[in-house]
Amino acid sequence: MEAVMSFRATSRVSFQAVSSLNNRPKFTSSGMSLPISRTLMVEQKCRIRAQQSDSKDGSATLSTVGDSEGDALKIKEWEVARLQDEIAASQGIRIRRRPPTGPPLHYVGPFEFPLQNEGNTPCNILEEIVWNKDVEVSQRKERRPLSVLKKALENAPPARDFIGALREANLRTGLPGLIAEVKKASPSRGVLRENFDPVEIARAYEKGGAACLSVLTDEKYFQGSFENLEAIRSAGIKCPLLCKEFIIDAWQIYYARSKGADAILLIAAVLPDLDIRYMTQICKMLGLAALVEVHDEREMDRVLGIDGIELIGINNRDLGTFEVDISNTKKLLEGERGEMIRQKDIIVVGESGLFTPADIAYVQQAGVKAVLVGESIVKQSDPTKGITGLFGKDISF
Ligand SMILES: O=C(O)c1ccccc1NCC(=O)[C@H](O)[C@H](O)COP(=O)(O)O
Repeated sequence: MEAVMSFRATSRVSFQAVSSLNNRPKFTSSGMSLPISRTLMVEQKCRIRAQQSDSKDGSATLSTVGDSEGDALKIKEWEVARLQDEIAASQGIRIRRRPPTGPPLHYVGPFEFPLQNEGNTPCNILEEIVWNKDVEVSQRKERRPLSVLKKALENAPPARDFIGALREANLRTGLPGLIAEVKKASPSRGVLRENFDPVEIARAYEKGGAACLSVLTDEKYFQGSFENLEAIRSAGIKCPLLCKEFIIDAWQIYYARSKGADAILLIAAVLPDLDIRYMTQICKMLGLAALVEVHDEREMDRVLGIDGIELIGINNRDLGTFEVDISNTKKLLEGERGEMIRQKDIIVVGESGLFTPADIAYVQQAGVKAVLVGESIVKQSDPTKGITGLFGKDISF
């Protein structure tokens, strides 16, 4: 039986993917620095599940796998997950995809030794969110396999030009284009707005001159939902919509598109380079913009090394510690990085912690052409006036 994993390897590969379950992966004694997209494996698993559910009598593919093949599959999946964490760590990514687990029964192999002393509590809130998201996405995928989701795309409302809307607003007002966030609550601030009507807030933002909207869809930590995204899209709001979600799997991109999103968020602190490459390609295929978010120099350098990135968000909030410092935007746009961004004509979005016209002027001076703002405007009883207050003038003309 054919193996169920796809590997991509570079010339530095010290690991040979094998294509039969009867063979075990072969390792050399050197390190294992090859990029493997975790997405590829998850998608493959999804395909298997889809094949199973597509099969009328349920007997397709895996149901014929005996115990030993099942064990081999578990071991390979586990090893791939370990490799993915190693690759991520080699790119400075501290966030692990899921809690570390012990090896499957009978495992003998290269990962035995580093396993000792590994804790299984998340290292920070972002890792906790990612671990929960991993479980949530697996469950959602069970209910709606990718094959079903792709069909649903035929009925999705067309994708609109998110980046074009930001550029146009920037040219029209001479100020950074506003991505106004529909945000009920957050882990750092708790509930921001008790009386929360997402469509009403979205309308108020549009009236106030927002170029685009960001809609939080995470339920557990932000009290958002995909229903909110769908409701805003079907209410006839013209501003293109960013699906503000913690994306760890390409399936989520298709899901966001099926719910009417025009853009999605990719967080460099969570996603290895190969995932970002792969996911931005999927976005292009679906007509979506990808806002690739960075928080420090290393993440910025990684993202600048990826071809085809058009939109970079600099988050002033450290998603691990919640510390907010708007000088982060300035720091990451100084020197060669800023130069490269201008050469590549990348739009930079200043994100988080923006409350006053002085804050907006500061990040604009640093080089941003757009800003992403939640708390300071969603908390206002009239978010339209909140926007005017934030910019120090009416930007709705
Ligand atoms: O906002 C949080 O507490 C938070 C915690 C963990 C991960 C992400 C988080 N927020 C996402 C964002 O970056 C903001 O929603 C967005 O940039 C708007 O920020 P703000 O204007 O400060 O509400």
